[in-house]
Amino acid sequence: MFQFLYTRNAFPFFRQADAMDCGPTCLQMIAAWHGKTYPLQYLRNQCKISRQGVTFADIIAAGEQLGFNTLSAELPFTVLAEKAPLPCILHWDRQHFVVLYKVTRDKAYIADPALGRSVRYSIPELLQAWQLDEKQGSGRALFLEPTPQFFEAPEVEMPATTLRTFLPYVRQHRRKLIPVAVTVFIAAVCSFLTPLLTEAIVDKGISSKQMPLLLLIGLGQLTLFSGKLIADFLRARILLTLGAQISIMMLEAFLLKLMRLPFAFFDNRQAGDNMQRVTDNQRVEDFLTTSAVTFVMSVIMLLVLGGTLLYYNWWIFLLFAAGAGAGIAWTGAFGEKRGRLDQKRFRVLAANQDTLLEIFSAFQEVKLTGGEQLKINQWTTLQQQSFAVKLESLKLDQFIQGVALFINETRNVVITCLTAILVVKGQLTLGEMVAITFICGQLNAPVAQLADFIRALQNTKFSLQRIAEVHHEKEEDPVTEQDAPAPAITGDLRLSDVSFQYGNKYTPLVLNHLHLTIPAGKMTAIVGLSGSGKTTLLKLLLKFYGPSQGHISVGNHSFQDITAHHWRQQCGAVMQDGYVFRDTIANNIFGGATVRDRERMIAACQMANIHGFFAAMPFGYDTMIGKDGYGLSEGQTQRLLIARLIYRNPAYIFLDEATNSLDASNERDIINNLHDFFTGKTVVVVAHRLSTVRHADQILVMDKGAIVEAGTHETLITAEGAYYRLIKNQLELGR
Ligand SMILES: Nc1ncnc2c1ncn2[C@@H]1O[C@H](COP(=O)(O)OP(=O)(O)OP(=O)(O)O)[C@@H](O)[C@H]1O
Repeated sequence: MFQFLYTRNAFPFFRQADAMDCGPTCLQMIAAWHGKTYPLQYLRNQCKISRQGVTFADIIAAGEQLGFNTLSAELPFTVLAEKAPLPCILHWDRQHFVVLYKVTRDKAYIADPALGRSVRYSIPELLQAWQLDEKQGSGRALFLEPTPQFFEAPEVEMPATTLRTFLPYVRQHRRKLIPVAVTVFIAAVCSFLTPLLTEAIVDKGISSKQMPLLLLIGLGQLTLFSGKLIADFLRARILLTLGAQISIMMLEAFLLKLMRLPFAFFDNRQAGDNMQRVTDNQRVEDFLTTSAVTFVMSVIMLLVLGGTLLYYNWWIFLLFAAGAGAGIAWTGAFGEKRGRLDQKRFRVLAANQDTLLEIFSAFQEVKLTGGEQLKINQWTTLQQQSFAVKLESLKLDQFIQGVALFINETRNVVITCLTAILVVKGQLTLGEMVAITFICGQLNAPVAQLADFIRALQNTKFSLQRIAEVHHEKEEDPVTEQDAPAPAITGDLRLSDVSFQYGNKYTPLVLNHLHLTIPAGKMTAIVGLSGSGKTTLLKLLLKFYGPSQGHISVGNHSFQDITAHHWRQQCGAVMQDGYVFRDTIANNIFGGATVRDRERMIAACQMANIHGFFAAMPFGYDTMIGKDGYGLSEGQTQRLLIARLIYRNPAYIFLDEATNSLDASNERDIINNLHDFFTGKTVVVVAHRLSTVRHADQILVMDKGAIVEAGTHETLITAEGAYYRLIKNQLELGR
C-alpha cells in the first residue's frame, strides 16, 4: 500500500540491536514496507525470541499475529527471481535472516539487518549464501502478505526508557545537590579570578616592580587554587555518597522488577544477560551523578572562561568556539558505530559471565567428564572475542580522540600565533596574552569533558535500551493487584481442555487437551514416563505459565482472575531442582515467612526426619549451609525442602519427585509423618515410586502430554492398562 513511498534505495531499513535480533528486525522491515512501524522489542516478544534467536516458525507465528498471510517455501532461485512477490525473508548462511527486496538480471538487493540497507550481491554470491543444496540451487524463503487485519490493527507503542524515568531517584536526594552546587560555584569563581590575577602579575606586578604586590597576587593565586582544590575534593565525596545511595535504589527497583517477571522471561535469557544489565544500571547512575554534574560544571566553566575570553578578544573567542564545536561535533558523529560495538561488548561480557558461572557451579561435572580443557578453551575463545571487541573499541576511540586532539591542538596553535601577532601589533598587552593563553589552557579541560559527556551520554543511551527490555516486560500480575490482600482460596482444581507449548504455536504440544479435576482435600498422584509432561503440569498448576489453550480454575475462581502472587501464597511446593540458599538452616526453613517460630520450625524438621542431623550441627540451626556452607547430601536437601514446606503449612501442596533421593526407611517415616499433615490439604505428587503413589486418592497416568488413565491404585491394577505396565516396567515395585 505504501510501497510508492520508497524508492529503490530507500527500502525501509532497521539495524538489528543484538546478534540474535535478525529475524524480528527483518519482520520489522517487511511491516514498515507495508506501512506499519513496530518497535523491535514488541516484535522480539511476538517472535518469543530465545537465547538461540528465532526460527522461521517463530517469524511465521509473529507475522501471523501481526495480520500477515505467510508462506514459507523451499524454491529454486529462478522462481524466486522471476515469479515470487518481493520483498521476502531469506535464510542466510544457515544462521542469519535478511530481506530480499529486488532482483535484477545480475544483482540481488538485500536489506541485511547486520550490514545495511542496500547490500548488493551477484547472483552466484546470493546462491552461495542462500541455497540449501549446492546442486539444486534452491533455498528457503518466507513470504508475508498483509491481510485487512494487518492494516486495521492499532499502532503499537512501546514507551521508551529515558533518563527522565530515573530522575525521581535523584530528586529524592535534591538536598544533597545544594552543597554540590556550592562547590561548583566556588570552583567557577576561582577559575574566573585566576586569569585576572595572572594578567595583574604580568602587567601590574612586573611593570611596577613592586615585590609586595607580586607576593600578594601570588598569595591570591595560591588561595584560589586551594579553594578550587578543596571544592573539587568535597564535591567528589558528596557525589560518591549520593551515587551509592541512588545506585542502591535503582538496583533495588531493577531486582524487584526482575522478580515480578514471568518464568518465560528467564527461560529465554541467560543469567549473564541480567547480570550485565546490573552494570547498565550502574552506568546510568554514574551518568546521573558524576557525568551530569561534570557536564554542568563544564558548561559553567565554559560560560565563565568563555565570557572572560570574549572580554579580552572576541576574534580569539570565535576561533576557540569554532575549534571546540568542531571537536565536539566530531566526537558526537560516531554514536551509531559506538552503539553497535557496545552491544557486541555486552553480548561477549554476558557470555563470559555465563561461562564462568557454569564452570564454578558445574565444577564436579566438569571434572568427572574430563571437560576441564574444553571449558577453559570455551572461556579463552570468549576472551579472544572480548579482546577483539576491546581492540575494535580502542581503535575507534583512538581514531575519534586522535582527530579531536588534532583539532584542539591546531586551534591552540592558531590562537597562540594570533595572540602573538596582536601583541606585536600592540593590540594586546603581554599580560593579556598570558591571560588568554592561560584561559585557553583552562578551557581545554571543560571542552574535553563535554566530549566525554557526549560519549557517556551515548553509552548511557545504549544501557537504557537494554534496561528498557526489562522495564517494559509485562509483569506476572497487574501492578495494581500485586499488594492487594489475599484471602484464602479453597476448592477443587479443574483443567478444561488445557494444552500447553513452551514456544509458539508451531512448537510441540507438551500438554495435550487435558480435562481433569484435582479434588480439594485429597491426594492426587501423577505418574508417567520421563518427558510425558508431569513437571510442566505442576508448573501450570503453580501458575508459572499460563495455558496456551483451555482454562484452569480453583474453586469458583478462574486462574485468570487471581494473581500468581495470591495463588502462590496458598501453595507450597518441593520441585526437582529445589534450592538451598546460602544462609543458616533456620533461615532456609523459614524462607519468606514473616512469622519466625523456632518451635514450629523444629517440629517441621522432626516431621521431615532431619531434626537430629541439624541439631547435631556445630551451631545447630544457626549453621551456615548452601554454596559456601556446610554441604548437604541430596537426601538431606530433600528433607530440608520438605521441612520448609511443612513450616509454610499451605493449603495446596505440590511435590515433584520430592522423596526420590531418600532411602526406603527415611521415605517410609516421612510418608507416615506427612499422612497427618496432608489431611484436609490438596496434594499433588509427581513420583516414580510405588510406595509414594499407591495410597493416593486419585492416580493420573500421563503419556505424551495426555492423561491416558485415572483411578485408584486398585482399580488401575485391575484394569491392567498403562498404569499396570508402568508399574511393571518403571515404578519400583520392590518399595
Ligand atoms: N523450558 C522448556 N522449554 C522448552 N521445552 C521444555 C521446557 N521444559 C520442559 N520442556 C519439554 O517439555 C516436555 C515435558 O517435560 P517435563 O519436564 O514436563 O516432563 P516430565 O514428565 O516431568 O519428565 P521427568 O519425569 O523426566 O521429570 C519435555 O519434552 C521437555 O523437553
